[in-house]
Amino acid sequence: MVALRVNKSHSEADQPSSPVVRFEADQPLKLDAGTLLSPFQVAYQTYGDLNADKSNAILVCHALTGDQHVASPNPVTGKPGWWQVLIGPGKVIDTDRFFVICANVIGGCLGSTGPASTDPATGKPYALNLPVITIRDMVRAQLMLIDHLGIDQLFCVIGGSMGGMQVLEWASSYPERVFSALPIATGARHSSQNIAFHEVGRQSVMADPEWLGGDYLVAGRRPEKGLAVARMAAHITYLSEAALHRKFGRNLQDRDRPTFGFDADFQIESYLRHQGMTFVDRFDANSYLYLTRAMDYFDLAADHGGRLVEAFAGTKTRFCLVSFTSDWLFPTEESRSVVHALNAAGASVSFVEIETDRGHDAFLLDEPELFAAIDGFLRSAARAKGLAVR
Ligand SMILES: CC(=O)SCCNC(=O)CCNC(=O)[C@H](O)C(C)(C)COP(=O)(O)OP(=O)(O)OC[C@H]1O[C@@H](n2cnc3c(N)ncnc32)[C@H](O)[C@@H]1OP(=O)(O)O
Ligand SMILES: N[C@@H](CCO)C(=O)O
Repeated sequence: MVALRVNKSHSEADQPSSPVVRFEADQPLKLDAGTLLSPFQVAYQTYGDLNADKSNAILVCHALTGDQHVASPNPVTGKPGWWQVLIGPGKVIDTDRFFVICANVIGGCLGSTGPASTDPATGKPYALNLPVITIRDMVRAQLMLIDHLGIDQLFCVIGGSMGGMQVLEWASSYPERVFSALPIATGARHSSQNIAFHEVGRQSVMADPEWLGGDYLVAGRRPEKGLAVARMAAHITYLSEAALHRKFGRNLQDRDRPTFGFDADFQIESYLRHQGMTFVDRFDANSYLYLTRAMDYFDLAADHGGRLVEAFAGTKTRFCLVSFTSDWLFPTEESRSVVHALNAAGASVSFVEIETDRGHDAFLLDEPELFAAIDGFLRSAARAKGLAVR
């Protein structure tokens, strides 16, 4: 690739800096892979105050490449938290009223145990010796954190994309611990097409000679080109054709005519290269393999004898699902099938499909209809729980 300049030399010390708060578990984490992970830790952030009866906690679950810095500047990128437009004092998720918790997932690379963490058996990074992690494993680790914080029932669990998968897993596995659930732009399983895109990304990472079978950290190397290409391909799936056309069309980048070469002639090429290059500065390649795999394995119906309704049998949790018309990664049909299962299970469920051309990543943007839906749902749930409503 001509202009994808990401081949800086890196070492383990270049990994993103540690977050402030960590939960060091005193029990091993039971993994779906059939082994125990021990020791393990969960890095997390909180915003606002937990009330006296611990009834105002909202757990935010992050997406594939997100992290715990949901409502405060990200220490790695220096940018605002990924939902800072939504969460904070006086905002839709009002930290003057709610206690917001966001934890880096197990398998991630911003402080929770993941493939870059030290394997106690070898004293070296786990790399591919870390057992494969599932969405249920992530949620089990979060449950231990919530127990540690002394919270019996979360007022709400909310998240988009892979975060939405965690929300569904929480509501299915621990219904009594979840008063309300807000899964956004997600589904109860990863589709064949989505697994296919992830496989392309993983193969791109593994084809990079710097990947070294996953052992790049001990060699002071990183498969940045492979990871950047993986991100470029994935990023296309987070947008929509209409938005790409609106933002870039066939416009050329800083030139009047094509170069008749393979530089980034088009704005869209330049944009994707930028997305790829900035991504490798904040993300670990092996974490990318593990987290995409976790999404691939997610299939809530399969976990319940092929019947999604069984995943929610007897639930008292109140649900609101949100999808976006231009999301072709998790099209509305995926949310609708969850809504059907919840209705069949007799659950309290509402559903909002938002008209937008911003694609899957619309959940990360300042999207007024999304914010209105979250606001309305939280108000109604707060009233039902007897919490003060603005
Ligand atoms: C979910 C979580 O938990 S957090 C993880 C999510 N974060 C991400 O996915 C980060 C990458 N994703 C994105 O940037 C997503 O598009 C969004 C939704 C988060 C942001 O969308 P938008 O605000 O519309 O930003 P947009 O997609 O236009 O990208 C802007 C960036 O592209 C750059 N850019 C825009 N046009 C061009 C171009 N022609 N050539 C090069 N770079 C360009 C901008 O300079 C800007 O760079 P910066 O982010 O380094 O400041
Ligand atoms: N763009 C977001 C959502 C992906 O599902 C991320 O990278 O986490």
